[in-house]
Amino acid sequence: MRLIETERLTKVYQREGRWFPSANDAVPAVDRVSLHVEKGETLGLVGESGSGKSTFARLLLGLETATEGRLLFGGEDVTRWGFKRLRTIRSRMQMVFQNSYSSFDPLFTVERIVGEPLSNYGGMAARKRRRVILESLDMVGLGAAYAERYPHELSGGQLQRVNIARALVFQPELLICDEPFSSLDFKLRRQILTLLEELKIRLGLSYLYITHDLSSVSRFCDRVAVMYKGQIVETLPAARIAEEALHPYTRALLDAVPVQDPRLRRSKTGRPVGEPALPHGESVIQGCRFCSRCPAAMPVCTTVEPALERKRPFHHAACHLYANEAEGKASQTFQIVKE
Ligand SMILES: Nc1ncnc2c1ncn2[C@@H]1O[C@H](COP(=O)(O)OP(=O)(O)OP(=O)(O)O)[C@@H](O)[C@H]1O
Repeated sequence: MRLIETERLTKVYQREGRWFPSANDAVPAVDRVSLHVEKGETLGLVGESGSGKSTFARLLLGLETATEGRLLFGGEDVTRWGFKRLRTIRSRMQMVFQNSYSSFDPLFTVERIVGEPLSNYGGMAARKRRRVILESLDMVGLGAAYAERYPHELSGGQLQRVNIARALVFQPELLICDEPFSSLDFKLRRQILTLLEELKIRLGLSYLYITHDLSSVSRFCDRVAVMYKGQIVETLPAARIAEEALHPYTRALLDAVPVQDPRLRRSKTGRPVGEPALPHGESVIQGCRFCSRCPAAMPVCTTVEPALERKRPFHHAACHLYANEAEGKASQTFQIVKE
Protein backbone atom coordinates (compact mmCIF):
# COMPACT_ATOMS: atom_id res chain seq x y z
CA MET A 1 0.00 0.00 0.00
CA ARG A 2 1.26 3.45 -0.95
CA LEU A 3 1.50 5.71 2.08
CA ILE A 4 2.50 8.81 0.17
CA GLU A 5 2.75 9.46 -3.54
CA THR A 6 3.60 12.38 -5.79
CA GLU A 7 2.63 12.81 -9.42
CA ARG A 8 4.77 15.23 -11.44
CA LEU A 9 5.14 17.38 -8.33
CA THR A 10 6.81 20.70 -9.17
CA LYS A 11 8.03 23.68 -7.16
CA VAL A 12 9.33 26.71 -9.02
CA TYR A 13 10.95 29.53 -7.03
CA GLN A 14 11.41 32.98 -8.43
CA ARG A 15 14.86 34.51 -7.89
CA GLU A 16 14.44 37.58 -5.75
CA GLY A 17 15.93 41.06 -6.09
CA ARG A 18 15.39 41.58 -9.83
CA TRP A 19 13.52 44.58 -11.09
CA PHE A 20 12.35 42.81 -14.23
CA PRO A 21 12.08 39.06 -13.59
CA SER A 22 12.53 36.91 -16.70
CA ALA A 23 11.85 33.23 -17.41
CA ASN A 24 15.52 32.55 -16.50
CA ASP A 25 14.85 33.75 -12.95
CA ALA A 26 12.52 30.82 -12.32
CA VAL A 27 14.32 28.07 -10.32
CA PRO A 28 12.59 24.68 -10.70
CA ALA A 29 13.76 23.29 -7.34
CA VAL A 30 11.54 20.23 -7.77
CA ASP A 31 10.68 19.37 -11.36
CA ARG A 32 7.89 16.91 -12.23
CA VAL A 33 8.81 14.40 -9.52
CA SER A 34 6.73 11.21 -9.38
CA LEU A 35 7.74 9.14 -6.36
CA HIS A 36 6.05 7.05 -3.70
CA VAL A 37 6.81 5.53 -0.32
CA GLU A 38 5.15 2.20 0.46
CA LYS A 39 3.89 1.48 3.95
CA GLY A 40 6.82 0.06 5.95
CA GLU A 41 9.35 1.08 3.31
CA THR A 42 12.52 3.15 3.70
CA LEU A 43 13.10 5.26 0.61
CA GLY A 44 16.49 6.96 0.35
CA LEU A 45 16.62 10.27 -1.52
CA VAL A 46 20.16 11.15 -2.54
CA GLY A 47 21.77 13.93 -4.54
CA GLU A 48 24.24 16.75 -4.20
CA SER A 49 23.53 19.95 -2.34
CA GLY A 50 20.96 22.04 -4.17
CA SER A 51 19.39 19.11 -6.04
CA GLY A 52 15.99 19.79 -4.44
CA LYS A 53 15.75 17.12 -1.71
CA SER A 54 14.74 19.44 1.13
CA THR A 55 12.25 21.30 -1.05
CA PHE A 56 10.67 17.96 -1.93
CA ALA A 57 10.43 17.11 1.80
CA ARG A 58 8.83 20.49 2.54
CA LEU A 59 6.28 19.89 -0.21
CA LEU A 60 5.35 16.54 1.35
CA LEU A 61 4.89 18.20 4.74
CA GLY A 62 2.73 20.94 3.26
CA LEU A 63 5.29 23.58 4.27
CA GLU A 64 5.52 24.66 0.62
CA THR A 65 2.76 24.88 -1.96
CA ALA A 66 3.31 22.95 -5.17
CA THR A 67 3.43 24.94 -8.39
CA GLU A 68 2.12 21.93 -10.30
CA GLY A 69 1.46 18.23 -9.83
CA ARG A 70 -0.32 16.18 -7.18
CA LEU A 71 0.42 14.92 -3.68
CA LEU A 72 -1.51 11.94 -2.35
CA PHE A 73 -1.48 10.76 1.25
CA GLY A 74 -3.06 7.36 1.94
CA GLY A 75 -4.55 7.52 -1.56
CA GLU A 76 -6.25 10.89 -0.95
CA ASP A 77 -5.32 13.94 -3.02
CA VAL A 78 -4.15 16.54 -0.48
CA THR A 79 -2.40 18.92 -2.92
CA ARG A 80 -4.79 21.81 -2.50
CA TRP A 81 -5.72 21.28 1.13
CA GLY A 82 -5.60 24.42 3.26
CA PHE A 83 -3.30 24.91 6.26
CA LYS A 84 -5.89 23.81 8.84
CA ARG A 85 -6.89 20.66 7.01
CA LEU A 86 -3.26 19.75 6.36
CA ARG A 87 -2.61 19.70 10.11
CA THR A 88 -4.61 16.49 10.32
CA ILE A 89 -2.13 14.65 8.10
CA ARG A 90 0.95 16.57 9.22
CA SER A 91 0.83 14.76 12.56
CA ARG A 92 0.97 11.48 10.62
CA MET A 93 4.29 12.46 9.02
CA GLN A 94 7.01 14.11 11.02
CA MET A 95 10.42 15.50 10.27
CA VAL A 96 13.72 14.69 11.96
CA PHE A 97 15.82 17.76 11.33
CA GLN A 98 19.42 18.07 10.10
CA ASN A 99 21.24 19.76 12.92
CA SER A 100 20.41 19.00 16.53
CA TYR A 101 22.29 21.89 18.10
CA SER A 102 20.74 24.66 16.09
CA SER A 103 17.22 23.26 16.19
CA PHE A 104 16.92 23.41 20.01
CA ASP A 105 16.24 26.40 22.23
CA PRO A 106 19.06 26.25 24.83
CA LEU A 107 16.68 27.56 27.50
CA PHE A 108 14.18 24.70 27.09
CA THR A 109 14.36 21.42 29.01
CA VAL A 110 14.25 18.16 27.06
CA GLU A 111 10.66 17.66 28.26
CA ARG A 112 9.62 20.99 26.79
CA ILE A 113 11.49 20.35 23.54
CA VAL A 114 9.95 16.91 23.01
CA GLY A 115 6.50 18.19 23.99
CA GLU A 116 6.66 21.26 21.74
CA PRO A 117 4.70 19.73 18.82
CA LEU A 118 1.96 18.73 21.29
CA SER A 119 1.79 22.33 22.57
CA ASN A 120 1.48 23.60 19.00
CA TYR A 121 -1.53 21.37 18.44
CA GLY A 122 -2.93 21.85 21.96
CA GLY A 123 -5.74 19.97 23.61
CA MET A 124 -3.82 17.38 25.65
CA ALA A 125 -4.11 17.18 29.44
CA ALA A 126 -0.85 17.82 31.35
CA ARG A 127 -0.63 14.32 32.83
CA LYS A 128 -1.21 12.58 29.51
CA ARG A 129 1.21 14.94 27.81
CA ARG A 130 3.97 14.06 30.28
CA ARG A 131 3.27 10.34 29.81
CA VAL A 132 3.52 10.68 26.01
CA ILE A 133 6.80 12.61 26.34
CA LEU A 134 8.35 10.05 28.69
CA GLU A 135 7.21 7.18 26.44
CA SER A 136 8.81 8.86 23.43
CA LEU A 137 12.05 9.40 25.35
CA ASP A 138 11.99 5.77 26.45
CA MET A 139 11.56 4.63 22.82
CA VAL A 140 14.79 6.39 21.85
CA GLY A 141 16.70 4.96 24.81
CA LEU A 142 16.61 8.02 27.08
CA GLY A 143 15.19 7.49 30.58
CA ALA A 144 12.92 9.87 32.51
CA ALA A 145 15.98 11.53 34.10
CA TYR A 146 16.75 13.20 30.76
CA ALA A 147 13.44 15.09 30.77
CA GLU A 148 14.80 17.75 33.14
CA ARG A 149 18.09 18.31 31.31
CA TYR A 150 19.03 21.13 28.96
CA PRO A 151 20.55 20.75 25.47
CA HIS A 152 24.06 21.79 26.62
CA GLU A 153 24.04 18.86 29.08
CA LEU A 154 23.62 16.31 26.26
CA SER A 155 26.03 14.75 23.78
CA GLY A 156 25.48 14.97 20.01
CA GLY A 157 24.03 11.45 19.90
CA GLN A 158 21.67 12.16 22.81
CA LEU A 159 20.50 15.37 21.14
CA GLN A 160 19.68 13.48 17.99
CA ARG A 161 17.71 10.96 20.08
CA VAL A 162 15.75 13.90 21.53
CA ASN A 163 15.12 15.06 17.97
CA ILE A 164 13.70 11.64 17.10
CA ALA A 165 11.63 11.51 20.33
CA ARG A 166 10.11 14.87 19.39
CA ALA A 167 9.10 13.44 16.01
CA LEU A 168 7.49 10.41 17.68
CA VAL A 169 5.04 12.13 20.03
CA PHE A 170 2.21 12.00 17.47
CA GLN A 171 2.85 8.31 16.66
CA PRO A 172 3.50 9.19 12.98
CA GLU A 173 3.38 6.73 10.09
CA LEU A 174 6.11 8.43 8.07
CA LEU A 175 9.34 9.97 9.37
CA ILE A 176 11.19 12.28 7.02
CA CYS A 177 14.82 12.26 8.09
CA ASP A 178 16.75 15.09 6.44
CA GLU A 179 20.49 14.43 6.88
CA PRO A 180 19.88 13.11 10.41
CA PHE A 181 23.56 12.34 10.98
CA SER A 182 25.29 15.37 9.49
CA SER A 183 26.67 16.47 12.87
CA LEU A 184 27.60 12.99 14.15
CA ASP A 185 30.76 10.91 13.94
CA PHE A 186 30.85 7.46 12.33
CA LYS A 187 30.17 5.49 15.54
CA LEU A 188 27.19 7.64 16.53
CA ARG A 189 25.79 7.42 13.00
CA ARG A 190 25.71 3.64 13.29
CA GLN A 191 23.98 3.85 16.68
CA ILE A 192 21.28 6.21 15.41
CA LEU A 193 20.80 4.11 12.27
CA THR A 194 20.33 1.02 14.44
CA LEU A 195 17.82 2.94 16.58
CA LEU A 196 15.85 3.99 13.49
CA GLU A 197 15.85 0.39 12.24
CA GLU A 198 14.52 -0.83 15.62
CA LEU A 199 11.81 1.86 15.68
CA LYS A 200 10.77 0.92 12.16
CA ILE A 201 10.08 -2.66 13.24
CA ARG A 202 8.57 -1.76 16.62
CA LEU A 203 6.27 1.04 15.41
CA GLY A 204 5.72 -0.02 11.79
CA LEU A 205 7.21 3.24 10.53
CA SER A 206 8.06 4.23 6.97
CA TYR A 207 10.99 6.54 6.26
CA LEU A 208 12.02 9.04 3.65
CA TYR A 209 15.74 9.24 4.33
CA ILE A 210 17.41 12.26 2.72
CA THR A 211 21.17 12.18 2.55
CA HIS A 212 24.42 12.90 0.72
CA ASP A 213 25.89 9.81 2.39
CA LEU A 214 25.57 6.94 -0.07
CA SER A 215 27.43 4.55 2.21
CA SER A 216 24.49 4.47 4.66
CA VAL A 217 21.87 4.06 1.93
CA SER A 218 22.63 0.46 0.97
CA ARG A 219 22.46 -0.61 4.60
CA PHE A 220 19.44 1.37 5.74
CA CYS A 221 17.13 1.78 2.73
CA ASP A 222 14.94 -0.56 0.75
CA ARG A 223 14.91 1.62 -2.34
CA VAL A 224 16.83 4.67 -3.43
CA ALA A 225 15.87 7.61 -5.64
CA VAL A 226 18.64 9.76 -7.09
CA MET A 227 17.85 13.43 -7.62
CA TYR A 228 19.70 15.82 -9.90
CA LYS A 229 18.68 19.45 -10.50
CA GLY A 230 15.15 18.87 -9.25
CA GLN A 231 14.52 15.68 -11.21
CA ILE A 232 14.63 12.00 -10.31
CA VAL A 233 17.21 10.42 -12.61
CA GLU A 234 17.23 6.88 -11.21
CA THR A 235 15.36 4.63 -8.76
CA LEU A 236 16.48 1.12 -7.82
CA PRO A 237 16.72 -1.32 -4.91
CA ALA A 238 19.21 0.20 -2.45
CA ALA A 239 21.10 -3.04 -1.82
CA ARG A 240 22.05 -3.18 -5.53
CA ILE A 241 23.10 0.44 -6.03
CA ALA A 242 26.87 -0.19 -6.14
CA GLU A 243 26.66 -3.04 -8.65
CA GLU A 244 23.70 -2.03 -10.79
CA ALA A 245 23.41 1.77 -10.89
CA LEU A 246 23.06 2.77 -14.54
CA HIS A 247 22.86 6.56 -14.61
CA PRO A 248 26.25 8.28 -15.04
CA TYR A 249 25.28 10.73 -12.27
CA THR A 250 24.61 7.91 -9.80
CA ARG A 251 27.92 6.30 -10.83
CA ALA A 252 29.69 9.63 -10.28
CA LEU A 253 28.14 9.91 -6.79
CA LEU A 254 29.37 6.38 -6.06
CA ASP A 255 32.84 7.36 -7.28
CA ALA A 256 32.86 10.09 -4.65
CA VAL A 257 32.07 7.72 -1.74
CA PRO A 258 35.07 7.06 0.52
CA VAL A 259 35.96 3.38 0.05
CA GLN A 260 35.74 2.41 3.74
CA ASP A 261 32.54 0.51 2.80
CA PRO A 262 33.66 -2.41 0.57
CA ARG A 263 30.13 -2.92 -0.76
CA LEU A 264 30.45 0.42 -2.50
CA ARG A 265 33.31 -0.31 -4.87
CA ARG A 266 34.33 2.51 -7.17
CA SER A 267 32.81 2.58 -10.61
CA LYS A 268 34.86 3.33 -13.69
CA THR A 269 33.40 6.52 -14.99
CA GLY A 270 36.80 8.02 -14.28
CA ARG A 271 35.43 11.49 -13.75
CA PRO A 272 34.78 13.09 -10.40
CA VAL A 273 31.43 14.68 -9.65
CA GLY A 274 31.41 18.31 -10.62
CA GLU A 275 33.93 18.16 -13.44
CA PRO A 276 32.29 19.29 -16.66
CA ALA A 277 32.56 16.80 -19.51
CA LEU A 278 31.90 19.19 -22.35
CA PRO A 279 34.73 21.57 -23.34
CA HIS A 280 33.52 24.75 -21.67
CA GLY A 281 31.16 23.24 -19.14
CA GLU A 282 28.31 24.95 -20.94
CA SER A 283 24.93 24.43 -19.40
CA VAL A 284 22.27 22.61 -21.35
CA ILE A 285 18.92 24.33 -21.58
CA GLN A 286 17.15 21.46 -23.26
CA GLY A 287 17.87 17.76 -23.28
CA CYS A 288 19.42 15.98 -20.30
CA ARG A 289 20.34 18.22 -17.35
CA PHE A 290 23.40 16.14 -16.56
CA CYS A 291 24.67 16.32 -20.14
CA SER A 292 27.33 19.00 -19.57
CA ARG A 293 28.93 16.87 -16.81
CA CYS A 294 28.35 13.44 -18.31
CA PRO A 295 31.40 11.41 -19.41
CA ALA A 296 29.25 9.45 -21.87
CA ALA A 297 27.14 12.26 -23.37
CA MET A 298 25.85 11.71 -26.90
CA PRO A 299 24.43 14.27 -29.39
CA VAL A 300 20.86 13.24 -28.53
CA CYS A 301 21.47 14.17 -24.86
CA THR A 302 21.77 17.86 -25.76
CA THR A 303 18.38 18.00 -27.47
CA VAL A 304 16.03 15.37 -26.03
CA GLU A 305 15.16 15.14 -22.35
CA PRO A 306 15.34 11.49 -21.30
CA ALA A 307 12.24 10.12 -19.56
CA LEU A 308 12.46 8.09 -16.35
CA GLU A 309 11.81 4.62 -17.76
CA ARG A 310 11.86 1.05 -16.51
CA LYS A 311 15.18 -0.51 -17.50
CA ARG A 312 15.08 -3.66 -15.37
CA PRO A 313 12.63 -5.05 -12.80
CA PHE A 314 12.23 -2.42 -10.03
CA HIS A 315 14.85 -0.24 -11.73
CA HIS A 316 14.12 3.02 -13.55
CA ALA A 317 16.59 5.46 -15.09
CA ALA A 318 16.37 8.63 -17.16
CA CYS A 319 19.26 8.19 -19.58
CA HIS A 320 19.61 7.81 -23.35
CA LEU A 321 22.54 5.41 -22.90
CA TYR A 322 20.11 2.70 -21.95
CA ALA A 323 17.47 3.33 -24.57
CA ASN A 324 17.60 -0.32 -25.67
CA GLU A 325 18.24 -1.82 -22.26
CA ALA A 326 14.57 -2.54 -21.58
CA GLU A 327 14.45 -4.75 -24.69
CA GLY A 328 17.64 -6.51 -23.62
CA LYS A 329 19.81 -4.87 -26.30
CA ALA A 330 22.59 -2.94 -24.62
CA SER A 331 23.63 0.06 -26.67
CA GLN A 332 27.22 0.48 -27.84
CA THR A 333 27.87 3.31 -25.40
CA PHE A 334 26.47 1.26 -22.54
CA GLN A 335 29.15 -1.37 -23.18
CA ILE A 336 31.88 1.28 -23.16
CA VAL A 337 30.75 2.65 -19.81
CA LYS A 338 30.52 -0.79 -18.23
CA GLU A 339 34.07 -1.84 -19.23
N1 LIG B 1 12.94 29.70 -0.62
C1 LIG B 1 13.67 29.60 -1.74
N2 LIG B 1 13.70 30.59 -2.65
C2 LIG B 1 14.42 30.49 -3.80
N3 LIG B 1 15.14 29.40 -4.12
C3 LIG B 1 15.16 28.36 -3.25
C4 LIG B 1 14.44 28.40 -2.02
N4 LIG B 1 14.64 27.22 -1.36
C5 LIG B 1 15.46 26.48 -2.15
N5 LIG B 1 15.78 27.17 -3.28
C6 LIG B 1 16.63 26.70 -4.39
O1 LIG B 1 16.11 25.45 -4.80
C7 LIG B 1 17.17 24.54 -5.12
C8 LIG B 1 17.03 23.28 -4.30
O2 LIG B 1 17.30 23.57 -2.92
P1 LIG B 1 17.15 22.48 -1.77
O3 LIG B 1 17.49 23.13 -0.48
O4 LIG B 1 15.83 21.83 -1.88
O5 LIG B 1 18.29 21.43 -2.16
P2 LIG B 1 18.90 20.23 -1.30
O6 LIG B 1 19.15 19.12 -2.26
O7 LIG B 1 18.00 19.93 -0.16
O8 LIG B 1 20.26 20.82 -0.77
P3 LIG B 1 21.02 20.49 0.63
O9 LIG B 1 21.41 19.05 0.52
O10 LIG B 1 22.18 21.42 0.63
O11 LIG B 1 20.03 20.74 1.73
C9 LIG B 1 18.45 25.30 -4.88
O12 LIG B 1 18.87 25.85 -6.13
C10 LIG B 1 18.06 26.41 -3.93
O13 LIG B 1 18.88 27.53 -4.09
